[in-house]
Amino acid sequence: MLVQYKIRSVRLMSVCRLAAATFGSSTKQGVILHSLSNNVYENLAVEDWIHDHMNLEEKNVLFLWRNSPSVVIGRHQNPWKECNLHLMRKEGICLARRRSGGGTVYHDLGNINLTFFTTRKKYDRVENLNLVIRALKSLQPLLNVQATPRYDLFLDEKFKISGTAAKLGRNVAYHHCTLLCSANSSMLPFVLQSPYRGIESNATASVPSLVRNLSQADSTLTCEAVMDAVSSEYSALYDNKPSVQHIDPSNDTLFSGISQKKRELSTWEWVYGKTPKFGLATSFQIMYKQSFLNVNLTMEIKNGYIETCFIEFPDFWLPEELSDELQNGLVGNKFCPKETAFLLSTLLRTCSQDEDVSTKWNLLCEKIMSIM
Ligand SMILES: Nc1ncnc2c1ncn2[C@@H]1O[C@H](COP(=O)(O)OC(=O)CCCC[C@@H]2CCSS2)[C@@H](O)[C@H]1O
Repeated sequence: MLVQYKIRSVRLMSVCRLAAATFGSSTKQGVILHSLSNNVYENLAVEDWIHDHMNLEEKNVLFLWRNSPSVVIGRHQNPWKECNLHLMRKEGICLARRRSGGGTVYHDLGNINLTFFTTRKKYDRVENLNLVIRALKSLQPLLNVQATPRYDLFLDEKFKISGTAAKLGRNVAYHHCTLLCSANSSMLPFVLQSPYRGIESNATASVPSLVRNLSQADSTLTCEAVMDAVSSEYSALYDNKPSVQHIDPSNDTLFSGISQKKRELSTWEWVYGKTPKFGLATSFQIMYKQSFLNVNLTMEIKNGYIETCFIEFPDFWLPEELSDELQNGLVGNKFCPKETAFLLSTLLRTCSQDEDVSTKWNLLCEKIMSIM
């Protein structure tokens, strides 16, 4: 088997080395990989890569990773419903869609992610969470941490410190969970509060909880200390006593094809376009020359693209052909403020030069973009 492996790809050999020559052995081995990257798309690509390429019949893998500020939504979620995209764009917080189901979580360098890879048969979330609890208790024996029936970890029975999700393949599986050590707790609730109204969708809804950082319970519970403790507990399960291997997910030589996986995970088509079809029925007011105008807007959005669009405002507020242009122009476009801004300014240029009309058009377009 080792010979076959060598022939298949010399590149893969480097990763094989990470696994400490586990091929050919009959006893199960353990591998601990620690990402050197804080890029959410690179780290999610590592998960994909391990899932697709590593032989989990012969070894279990624990992948440890942290991200720069990001919001990670579940595979079947609606980002407009789950988070404040305006605030995130303003603060430079990434949005990522993972391949596993479940709800939306906030990540930054104060949050650890742990991914447990096994065969589907050996997949066991309770065992993994118990390992995390043991690790935490090895650092602070008095810590009151418990797993819930949803596989969350709660501190003092009230505060969520960890959320779980999983991806089950035909033969392999992974369970990944977060662990809040010292995340930015003032940013988290604002980022996970959607300001967008009138969304009707069957997308998976998150289950919000009160959250807390472990460092609030005990200041010695830093990310580094917790990752070390989790690694020790994991290592203790295996005869080969795996040590932590630091990996660079941007290394396409080590992880053949990983940059393509990263590219795919960062595309608009994946992050926004995979949102389950949804409807939007909302209204807003525009102030123009000291009076308010009521606007009703209904849309259907499929694969992130506007499929139908109706905008109602009093007759004659805009020339009829322009309001038709607006509705028709939006259909077939991405539900995305950048593209919409470009489209609407182009439309205006071709339709009207009138200053009064331009002002009204711009006010209306600003409102339309604010719901995207
Ligand atoms: N980082 C983090 N950790 C724990 N809980 C969080 C976090 N961020 C937000 N929350 C809280 O969980 C709910 C959502 O709970 P909900 O149960 O809906 O979703 C989850 O827990 C999903 C966990 C996904 C874990 C993956 C592991 C690697 S990539 S992401 C949210 O509204 C907040 O109240």
